[in-house]
Amino acid sequence: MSRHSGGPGEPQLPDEIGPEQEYVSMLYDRLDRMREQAAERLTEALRSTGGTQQDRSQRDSSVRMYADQVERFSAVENGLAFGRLDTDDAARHYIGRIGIFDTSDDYDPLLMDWRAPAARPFYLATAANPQGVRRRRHLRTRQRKVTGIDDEVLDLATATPGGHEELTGEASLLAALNAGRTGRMRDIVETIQAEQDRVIRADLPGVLVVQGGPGTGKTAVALHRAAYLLYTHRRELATRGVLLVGPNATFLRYISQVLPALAETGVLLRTPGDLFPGVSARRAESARAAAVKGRSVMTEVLAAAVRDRQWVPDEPLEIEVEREVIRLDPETCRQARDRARRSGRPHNLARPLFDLEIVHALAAQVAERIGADPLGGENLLAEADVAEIRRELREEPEVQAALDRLWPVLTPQRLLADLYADTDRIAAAAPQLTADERALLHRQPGGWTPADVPLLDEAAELLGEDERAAAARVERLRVLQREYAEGVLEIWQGSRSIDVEDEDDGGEILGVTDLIDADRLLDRQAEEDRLTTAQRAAADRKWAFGHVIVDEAQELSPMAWRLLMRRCPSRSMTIVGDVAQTGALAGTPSWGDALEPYVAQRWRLEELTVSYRTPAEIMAKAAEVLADIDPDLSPPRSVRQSGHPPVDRRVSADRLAAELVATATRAAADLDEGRLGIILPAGRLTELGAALVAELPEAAVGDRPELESRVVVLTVAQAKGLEFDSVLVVDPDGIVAESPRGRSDLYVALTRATQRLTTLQV
Ligand SMILES: Nc1ncnc2c1ncn2[C@@H]1O[C@H](COP(=O)(O)OP(=O)(O)OP(=O)(O)O)[C@@H](O)[C@H]1O
Repeated sequence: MSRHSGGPGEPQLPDEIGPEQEYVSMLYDRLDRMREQAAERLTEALRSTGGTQQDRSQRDSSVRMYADQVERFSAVENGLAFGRLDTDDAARHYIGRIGIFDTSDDYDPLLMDWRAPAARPFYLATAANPQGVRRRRHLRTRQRKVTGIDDEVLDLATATPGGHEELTGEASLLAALNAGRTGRMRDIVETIQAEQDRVIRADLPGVLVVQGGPGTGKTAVALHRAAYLLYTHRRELATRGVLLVGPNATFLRYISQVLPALAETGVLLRTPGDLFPGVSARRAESARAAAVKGRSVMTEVLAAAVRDRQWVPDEPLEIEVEREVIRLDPETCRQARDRARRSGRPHNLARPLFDLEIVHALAAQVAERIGADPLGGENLLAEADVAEIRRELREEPEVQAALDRLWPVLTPQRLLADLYADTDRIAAAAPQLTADERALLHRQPGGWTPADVPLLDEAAELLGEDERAAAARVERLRVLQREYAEGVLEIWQGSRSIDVEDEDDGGEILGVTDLIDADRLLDRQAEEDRLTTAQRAAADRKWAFGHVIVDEAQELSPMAWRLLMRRCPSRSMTIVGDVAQTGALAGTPSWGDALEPYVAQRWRLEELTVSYRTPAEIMAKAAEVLADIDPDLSPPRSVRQSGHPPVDRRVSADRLAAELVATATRAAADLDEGRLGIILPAGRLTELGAALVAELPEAAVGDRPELESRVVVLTVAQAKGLEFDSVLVVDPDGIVAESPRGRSDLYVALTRATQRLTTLQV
């Protein structure tokens, strides 16, 4: 394979740039026209009003479609076209971020979407297997200007000796890898490598695990796979949506620009702490507490905690009804509880059965008393009378209060908060935990931690939601809309009181204003229609996604896996991670162990073997730590050298803060462009972070440090998945000592740099 490069300082191909510029400018003109047209249609759709319900819903989908188009066409402004394939049959195909067709010439493709099957040779063709490609050209552009060209002629006869035959578009790839980092991840659509392409374009169904060492492009691949799947399987995935789970909010901000740049808006990005609608888990807790909550034994603990709320008193309960005292004896309660349990329904949904049993028993008592025949004959009350007694008893506040004590309707939040707050409840629910482990669960209310979220989800399953009530609510809204359309509302106008159907199923009772304010209802419905799939999915705990992608998946606890599997009943998943980097104590050191309960052996493994981030000099140092973690693991091969061997500095403990500030100041000054990351033991973040900020005010530190700052101070957990041009690892032994998974943490810390690494050893 021979290469021409148009990099700075190298002989350019000036006569080639002119024609390319012309073509690229033509593409931008088309893009402008497409965007204008979409904007005009959007304005039109927004302006038109009235019509039937069908017209309105048609209009709403037009609004959504044109708004999407405007957004997509704007998103691809940078790097619209980045490649060209010249094939053996003398044809040329331009490759870019979206497809553009010649509407005046039989829809001839002017620009091919990178995800189209015909674009694939751009990523896969090699001199040994050219796939009909004669030449692959990378176009470098800045804004709308073509600034350079890299050519590869796929011809074994002219292959450069010593060239990396396995790399696609080597010059462009190395330019991308050596560029300064900005604090936001960029897409890699121009230089996807063959092993990555295979993962990105893997089939949709089934569970695909992508194992790869640091910097092998797992995150990049996960994001591009999401974009590829939405393009290729749009019909299946547009309605169900794609969920992408990343480890924390800082990481999600780091990757947030990639999908929009690939013109995709249909992916819901979430941390595991955000997967229970209505809860945003930001409270901190110890790694050990999180580890206990992550264990699968918590399913038993929660089930026991629910059973514990189904109370049988030791003494009879006295209930006063109309100045008479009825006694509810423990045995009756026990029988009612057992029957309700035997129904197999979730706790809240079994409550009506429990009520029935108790009210029957109470009514029998009352009937016995008031219907007793003074002459000693049979009870004088008819069945209808007893039914009336039951109805009345059911409405008695004292009876209701007793039922609420015996079998309270619970929300997941209530169940968990009550459990954590009470050591007796914990002891009753979790006899299989040690006293220390139980102590870790005990805490007062005040926000949720990420490890609580899978437990809330589990509790929601055990408690059950009254779906009949929700369905009735939706149905009523629908009926109201129809009635509105038929003008029935006019009859209701004014202050007439309205008979509202009495619901005894716990459903929402509509108020007068709900009925007469149909305009507002319609607005609400229209809003619902306009919501994107991703937004609707985010608000619905029971949403079943069409595909779920998990990044840094090695960090998920068994309880978190349970939650995710509920969100993906089709088991169409891409699981991306590195078991050598597992830091969470409840995280997984083995994909087989994590997946076994859900798919047994039915998952496929792909491995990524080349590190694009970490230069060879730094990888050699990290490899020593990896050998300590597990001698059977081998580090990924680095694609390049940086020319900067890692620097180890030793300082005395009392000089650490001063030396750190001095080293960081020098490293920051050495940065050309790009970013410096300082990674330190979590226990020293506050103290050393303050010392750094005092001398280096540009340094960002905190719960969610701003990654676009030139200097960012982080713990290993925060640095997971991120990268910086230059990295300073502070007190590596301290990092190792902080956790049973300390070696993996150090491995993560050492592999964050794209250029330079310094360690400060105490
Ligand atoms: N084909 C490619 N072309 C250009 N850059 C690439 C390519 N593959 C990966 N990179 C770059 O390499 C760096 C590392 O990629 P990424 O963060 O996806 O790796 P990772 O495997 O998720 O790493 P970690 O295990 O540390 O989280 C990123 O800057 C990414 O843009």
